Amino acid sequence: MIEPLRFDNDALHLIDQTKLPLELVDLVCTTVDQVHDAISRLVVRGAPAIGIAAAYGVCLAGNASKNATKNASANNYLEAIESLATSRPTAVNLFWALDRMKAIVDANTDSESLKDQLIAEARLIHEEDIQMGEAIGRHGATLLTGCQRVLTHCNAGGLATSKWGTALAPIYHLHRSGAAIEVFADETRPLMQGARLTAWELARSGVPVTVLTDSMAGSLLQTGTIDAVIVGADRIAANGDAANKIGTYPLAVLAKHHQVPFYVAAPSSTFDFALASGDLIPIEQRAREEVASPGGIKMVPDEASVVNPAFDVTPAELITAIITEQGNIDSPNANRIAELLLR
Ligand SMILES: CSC[C@@H](O)[C@@H](O)C(=O)COP(=O)(O)O
Repeated sequence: MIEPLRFDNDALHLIDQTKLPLELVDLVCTTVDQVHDAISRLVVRGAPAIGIAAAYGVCLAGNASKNATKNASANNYLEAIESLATSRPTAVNLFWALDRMKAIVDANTDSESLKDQLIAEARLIHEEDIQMGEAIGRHGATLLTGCQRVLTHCNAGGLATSKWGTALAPIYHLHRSGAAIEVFADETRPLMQGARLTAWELARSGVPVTVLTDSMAGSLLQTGTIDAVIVGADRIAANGDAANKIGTYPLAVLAKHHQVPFYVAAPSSTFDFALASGDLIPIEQRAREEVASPGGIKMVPDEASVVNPAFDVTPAELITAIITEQGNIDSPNANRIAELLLR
């Protein structure tokens, strides 16, 4: 399995996802600013992976404060946390991970060991994510058993997490157990995470994968080609409304229309219980060039405006079940979610 992040010798090694599938190369970050830039540019992306990268990024502030006094050192870490919180707005895993790192700084009484404590916490966040992905795989497999052709959007696989992924975790689980399962991957405009990343990591693992343009999904659902749709999430509100890569919401509408189950897979770190519903989720707006000049090739005249919201929100009523590491939530609503995750 692909492991997109590694922290070694005071450096964060990231698979540079902007270069895939043409090149498999690492970007090595030794400063907080480099991690901020890597998250903003989608070198590392996917909600859980962003949180893990940010947690390690905080530790890099220690590189600049080796001989600092206790307060100066704590301040460096707090500044790093504040800065990394501005790297991307939608995936709540980023803020969840940074809150955990801040709790370590706030509780610190021993400046000598602060950096070690922070590294230990970042490693724990990383390890927990591997375990959550494995559990999501097991729970999701119970829903996908018997589904041979599964459609997904964007990349919610190993590259977007620490190892197993969220939406792809049940697929890896079933594939490893010998089930005949194949994936239809939306290319996912404008940044092509489905074509570049999902197709790459599935093919690498021997899972049959077929890429389609986003606009082809409706036709495949209409002709009965797809048995289930499964996607990840960047933030899920308390009532189950789920923000995910732009293009997810129309897929959910299509799936409902054609009575195909629509699953959202996400760890508990993706739930934001402070937000009652999905309309409160902040949606990242990205640069014009991503739409107007994909791959640097101009496609849109200068006179035309462009919209580029990176995410949309799927209402809970369109979601058949949310798959978490703690179990599956059928027909999700605020009560059912709280019953499983806040007990
Ligand atoms: C396990 S990742 C789930 C989501 O983070 C994923 O589907 C997604 O929307 C990623 O968007 P991206 O903009 O590539 O970070």
